[in-house]
Amino acid sequence: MEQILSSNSSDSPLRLALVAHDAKKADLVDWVRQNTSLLQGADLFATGTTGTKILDASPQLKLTCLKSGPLGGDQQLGAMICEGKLDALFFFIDPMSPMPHDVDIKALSRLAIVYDIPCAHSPSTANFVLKGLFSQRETGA
Ligand SMILES: O=C(CO)COP(=O)(O)O
Repeated sequence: MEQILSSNSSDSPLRLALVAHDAKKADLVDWVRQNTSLLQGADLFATGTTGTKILDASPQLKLTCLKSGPLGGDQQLGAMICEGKLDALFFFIDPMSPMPHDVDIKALSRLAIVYDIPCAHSPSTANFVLKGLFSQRETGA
């Protein structure tokens, strides 16, 4: 957490959170691989298991692994949102399985809405959000 930037401006790297439930981890790892050229310009933060899998597949990325989701990683990301330390959340949720840390998942999703940061729950939405963020940077909009 010490590496987290306290503020962001258009010339500093985007700060992006990457999270996926077990059934969706392969989708997120694939999506990251497909978008490596954009993502390697960002500061990435991920819950523990998700981050480890992403780094196995894409070791060139600048990614900080937090705690595993069920052990508090979702809450760490929520705290970062509250503190203005994340620019977007890419959270591939498994809609078919009950989760022991459901309250943490809801809290993280809720804070993304409260603080109005862009949030994507699937690859197609993630494509729009990522391209939108980078084009906003380019145009200064
Ligand atoms: O459970 C998660 C998000 O709710 C993800 O946590 P892991 O990346 O540690 O599996």
